[in-house]
Amino acid sequence: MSGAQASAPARPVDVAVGILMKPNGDVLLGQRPAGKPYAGYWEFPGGKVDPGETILEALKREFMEELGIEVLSADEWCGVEHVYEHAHVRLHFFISREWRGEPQSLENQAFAWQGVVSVEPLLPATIPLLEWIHR
Ligand SMILES: Nc1nc2c([nH]c(=O)n2[C@@H]2O[C@H](COP(=O)(O)OP(=O)(O)OP(=O)(O)O)[C@@H](O)[C@H]2O)c(=O)[nH]1
Repeated sequence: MSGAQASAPARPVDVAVGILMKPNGDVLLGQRPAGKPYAGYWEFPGGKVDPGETILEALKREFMEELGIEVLSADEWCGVEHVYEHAHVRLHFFISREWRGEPQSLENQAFAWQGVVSVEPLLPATIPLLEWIHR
């Protein structure tokens, strides 16, 4: 047997994920763009933490890059680890109710504010979060 394995890397990659929440409870979801794993699946905005960055810094950077908004405050909510065939991720979910600017699609992604989430399919690791949010 050769040593080469097709399994995902053992060490998880940290990902900062933000749930923008309006006063009425609506949350913003984005659709993964073509060319990325799970293209077309819906997720909360965010992305991988760069070396030397804190998770909150990564969250703020991703929201500026993807949506052109400044996150003014965000509360760490929960962490979820998931092993995909393409990656082992450690997702750090934040809830933000305070931001400056109107979200715009700067990276050709579709976005949708959702009360009861009805877009699909959703990224597998994100599905349980939607149940927890509405509690
Ligand atoms: N943003 C985000 N990523 C999620 C969620 N749920 C989930 O499993 N992920 C996973 O977390 C990882 C995020 O990586 P990404 O590829 O979107 O991040 P990025 O924009 O920094 O990527 P790149 O710079 O490599 O293109 C993906 O493996 C994605 O499948 C979610 O709700 N939001």
